[in-house]
Amino acid sequence: MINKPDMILIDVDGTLVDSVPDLAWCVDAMMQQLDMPAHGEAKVRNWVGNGVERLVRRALIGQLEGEPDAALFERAYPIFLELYAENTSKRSVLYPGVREGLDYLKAAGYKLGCVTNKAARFTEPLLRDLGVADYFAIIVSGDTLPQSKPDPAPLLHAAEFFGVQPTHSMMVGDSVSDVKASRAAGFQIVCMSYGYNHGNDIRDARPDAVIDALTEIRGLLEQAA
Ligand SMILES: O=C(O)COP(=O)(O)O
Ligand SMILES: [Mg+2]
Repeated sequence: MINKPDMILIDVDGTLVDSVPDLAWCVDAMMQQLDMPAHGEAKVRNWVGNGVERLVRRALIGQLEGEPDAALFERAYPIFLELYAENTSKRSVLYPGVREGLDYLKAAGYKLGCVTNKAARFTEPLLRDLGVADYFAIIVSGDTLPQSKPDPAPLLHAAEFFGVQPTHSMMVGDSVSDVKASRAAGFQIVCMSYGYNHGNDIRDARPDAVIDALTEIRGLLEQAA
């Protein structure tokens, strides 16, 4: 059972935005510049969610866990950053129902914030280019604070900004990091079924609810206590 929150914080990659087409394009362009084999979108999809630095490390070793050679990473990371700065929103799109869902939440008077592990220099242009930046009174990016999700600090930072208690707060996300951060912060957590969760079903992380489109949040909130 969901309790009606005063504030809702929403994740970016895999929740608002299907950003993998740009991220995978940049990963493969970087791999090509390094004379290494390309990975393609399906693999990159499983590596998104812990920030671009971690994504580059995963691409260099071709798997989720582990560390690349330090010198190779030092060469690769600036290449990726330059590519992604030019390709933040060229191929990325809002998921179906996102704009309608945000319009509903805004009209219903919820305090809205955005909490992502994406670095601020990419989050802000991406949300602006897709026309959704203005829904959010605060955007907490992966490098806004020393800690990022699954740490609860970015969520608590936004709650403090709005002067809202965690017990009156909800996070909407797509990955186990969103669930862990929400549980640690004392927030409710609703997850999207379609997002990126390293290839695992998000239901296994036991969020409070799972929805197939942001428009479905209306039904959840209108039934809430
Ligand atoms: O991996 C990233 O860059 C960001 O992922 P998030 O928006 O799902 O937190
Ligand atoms: Mg996400």
